[in-house]
Amino acid sequence: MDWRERPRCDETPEWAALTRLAAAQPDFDVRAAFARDPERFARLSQGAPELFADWSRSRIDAAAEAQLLALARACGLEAHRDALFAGEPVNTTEGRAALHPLLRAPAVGSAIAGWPTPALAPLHRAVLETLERMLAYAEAVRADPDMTDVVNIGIGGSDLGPRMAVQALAAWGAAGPRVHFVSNLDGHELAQTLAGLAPERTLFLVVSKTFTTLETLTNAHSARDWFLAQGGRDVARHFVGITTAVEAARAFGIETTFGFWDWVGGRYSVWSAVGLALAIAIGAEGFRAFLAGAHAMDAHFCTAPLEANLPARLGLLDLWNRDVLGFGSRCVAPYHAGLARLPAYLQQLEMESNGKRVDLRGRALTLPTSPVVWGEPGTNGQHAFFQLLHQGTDVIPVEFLAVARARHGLVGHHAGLVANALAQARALMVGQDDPGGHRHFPGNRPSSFLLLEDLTPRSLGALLALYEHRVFVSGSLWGIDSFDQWGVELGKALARDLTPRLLSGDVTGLDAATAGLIGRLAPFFEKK
Ligand SMILES: O=P(O)(O)OC[C@H]1O[C@](O)(CO)[C@@H](O)[C@@H]1O
Repeated sequence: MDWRERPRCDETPEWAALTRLAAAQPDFDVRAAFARDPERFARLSQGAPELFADWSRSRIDAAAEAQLLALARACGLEAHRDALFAGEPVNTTEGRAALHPLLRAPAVGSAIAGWPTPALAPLHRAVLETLERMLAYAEAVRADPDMTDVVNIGIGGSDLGPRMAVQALAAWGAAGPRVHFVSNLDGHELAQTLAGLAPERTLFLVVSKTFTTLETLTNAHSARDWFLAQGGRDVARHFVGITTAVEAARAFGIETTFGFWDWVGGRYSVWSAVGLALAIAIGAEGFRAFLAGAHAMDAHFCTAPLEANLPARLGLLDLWNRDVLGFGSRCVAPYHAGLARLPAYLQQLEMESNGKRVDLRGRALTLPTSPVVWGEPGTNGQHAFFQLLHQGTDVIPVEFLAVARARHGLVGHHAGLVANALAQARALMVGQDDPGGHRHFPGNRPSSFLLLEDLTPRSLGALLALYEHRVFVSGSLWGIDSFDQWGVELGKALARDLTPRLLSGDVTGLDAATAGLIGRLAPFFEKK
């Protein structure tokens, strides 16, 4: 099937069959399903590179999954996946490829036979050249005793990936400089970060795909002003640019730049030079392992039959939860303090990719798309919102994530931590009877469980690639463009209009609510 001619999932007979299947068991109970089928855990779980996933506590059974797989085939998922890897312009609204897997394709020994294709060879060479230059630079920074602090200035995809990964892989960063992240337009964040730094010992990474993003440019200018005001002398040595707009970075005064390409979406860019902060934190070898883990997952996604293909199976589960069962949100609960920023990273990955209301042809969708993704690390979340997950009126699938091995030497923590993840998933499912009501847990609350043996650069790479492909799978069946983000533009344009109005107090033509608030705020912003 030509990937451009694929039907939307709700246009297929397989979709109608799927909804009939769901309608036939309106009161599906996971506990009863386990009792009926002793093989349920084995059927609804599988291994993949670097991790194991179990979704047997979801409100799905093997028959529904088989129908979802038939739906995926009817929707040309495999053709679409192959088009993604071939560099076809799958980002149709911007006329671009989405070739982030190429960023982790090794120089030799690709695990995907015949890929990268000869047509991709020039791009692959450019990727490898930049990678080598960036890793050599990262090692030089790590070896420079005078460079004690690195500040990554970027936002969205130019912040969330490296920020999350640096924190997750802190155990690998001991020998490198301290790495800080500044993203917010709120000057408090930059001011607090700069307060503890010395200009001559600080390296600023200005990371922006477009080099036009208001937050990043404002922070970069303020950082440069601070650097010069503090007696810093060599801007060229202390400011590095990571961007597809190398000329704009030069105009800012940056000499050292690392480029990437318009076919790398911001939220898919941690594998490119956008990951420089991570490479500085964990070193070249660690960064190569991070890429290798992602490549192993790419190979799995490309080659495993759909029945044993984890990104496909989880992406289809997501579709089932959202569109058949109507769950509007998913909680992500990583039981590892290092993964505290994973929910925020996944929010951008999933909600910016699949929070869409029209299909590739611009027609309004009839099915709901991305759920709201949110979460906190365990066990913290247990003492905040798990009350609602267990006893609230909404049913919210929870995705638990646990790591078998701990990298600290403290006794009495890790077994308890992992046991808590297991206990929460079990409590959600089994529930508890209480005729009095307040201690009643309905149970049958769905969850999935991702298990890593260890949190390493390689396993983190595989985990993130799993999520990327899983988001692609549900987006593909919805028939949307998972690689654009037009929904962020209107607010940016309106902010440009409102900024001078805060200073002038001019509310001409504004809606009454905005005008009323500006009336209250303007006195605080009057030009001094
Ligand atoms: O890297 P840039 O161009 O500064 O963009 C930052 C982020 O802004 C967005 O465009 C959304 O506003 C994201 O998609 C992107 O990751």
